[in-house]
Amino acid sequence: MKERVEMTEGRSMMLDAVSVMGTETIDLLEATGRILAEDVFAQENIPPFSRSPLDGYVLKAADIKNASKEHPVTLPILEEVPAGKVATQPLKEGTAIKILTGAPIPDGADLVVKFEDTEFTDENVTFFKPGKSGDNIVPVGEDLKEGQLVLEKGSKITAPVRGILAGLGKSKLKVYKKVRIKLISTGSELIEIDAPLAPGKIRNSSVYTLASYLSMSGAEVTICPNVEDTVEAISEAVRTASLDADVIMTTGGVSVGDYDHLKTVMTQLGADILFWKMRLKPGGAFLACVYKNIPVFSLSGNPASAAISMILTCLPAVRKMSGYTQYMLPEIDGVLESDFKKKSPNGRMVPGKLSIQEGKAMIWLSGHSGNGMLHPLQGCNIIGELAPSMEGVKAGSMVHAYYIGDFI
Ligand SMILES: Nc1nc2c(c(=O)[nH]1)N[C@H]1C(S)=C(S)[C@@H](COP(=O)(O)OP(=O)(O)OC[C@H]3O[C@@H](n4cnc5c(N)ncnc54)[C@H](O)[C@@H]3O)O[C@H]1N2
Ligand code: MOO
Repeated sequence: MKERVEMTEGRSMMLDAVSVMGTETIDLLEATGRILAEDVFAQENIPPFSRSPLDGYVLKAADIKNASKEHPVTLPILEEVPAGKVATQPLKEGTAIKILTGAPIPDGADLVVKFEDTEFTDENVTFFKPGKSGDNIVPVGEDLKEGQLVLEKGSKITAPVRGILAGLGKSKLKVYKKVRIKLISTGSELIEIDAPLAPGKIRNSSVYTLASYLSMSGAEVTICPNVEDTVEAISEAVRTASLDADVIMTTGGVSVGDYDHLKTVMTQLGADILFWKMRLKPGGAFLACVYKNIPVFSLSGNPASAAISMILTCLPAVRKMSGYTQYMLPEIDGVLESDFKKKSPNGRMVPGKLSIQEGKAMIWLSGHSGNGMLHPLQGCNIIGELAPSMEGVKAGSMVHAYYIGDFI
């Protein structure tokens, strides 16, 4: 078993230990946030016919090439074509057809002139200037051409993607199954959120944060009942969770204390232990295993440590399982807005906020964060990575960060 691995090495081992979920076919109506498990090609043009973007008259440009204020050209109106109808005949030279927005361009026509630029009666329409062939005509396939690759496997179904698929008539989609995650908190000091506080007890807050980050990433998360700090109780909880989970996450009990049982439990259960502890602050207390082919990630009990290590290492693994092709967190360098005074002899991950100011990526870091404190994470869209330093970091220095804005 490896011990005290770098965060990047631990993350790689976890990524190697997971595989992409199977697929299922679902209705487009339920597809928001899911990940496509197939390439989607346009099986037809969008729009399927060339159409008018305006209310006006459609004609042959050649018929009004000499039109002017002094010498207007008047043409008879053959018929009217509203959206949803087609002209009953091709456009004849020397005539015009009244056309409404969205209606198909009749054969033989090559110019649309909007109402406001004409004068008209029920029978005739008069033009006062020439127009170019092709003006105000939306070509067939302007948005998507038949046969074109529209969406790649691994794309997230977002608002515009759902509209595109609807436009293509794709009512059923092949997507990756959701990753079922069982979250088990361990700790005899933990009470449920609606129970009154008692001496030495605290509320089980950590799993709620973790569950939200994970479900915002598309996973189906179940918060299991809290487990007492005993080997038997934790073993039983892990065994039960393994019956219907794709990933198990636990919190607490991964350090070196007398009640830190996770390593013992997972060893006794015969799990393959990938590593114990990372060089990561906060969140270094961590155990990664595979039990009955299910990845089991055991996080620190401290709420911020658990959240930060989960975001940096488990989220990419869960995203890989979910079918994302871009499963790693985006990384960015920005300029530190104000001094970060706390010294970090071993380097440190700090929640913060990224903003764009005068075209520059600026980073603000919470100066008041700690392993057990969740509130500094509130509103944060990055986790800043500070190199080891005894003096803190000065405003204006470049800081590396992991972007988590998609999950807040
Ligand atoms: N001798 C040493 N002691 C500790 C070390 C060490 O290296 N040597 N590391 C410290 C660090 S850093 C961390 S992090 C913790 C990790 O300990 P555990 O993962 O075993 O976590 P617990 O002891 O169970 O809990 C830590 C802390 O968090 C509170 N907690 C636990 N679960 C929850 C929850 N679901 N919601 C809210 N709060 C929770 C718990 O009450 C403790 O206060 O070990 C240090 N010790
Ligand atoms: O090891 Mo603790 O997990 O740094 O906060």
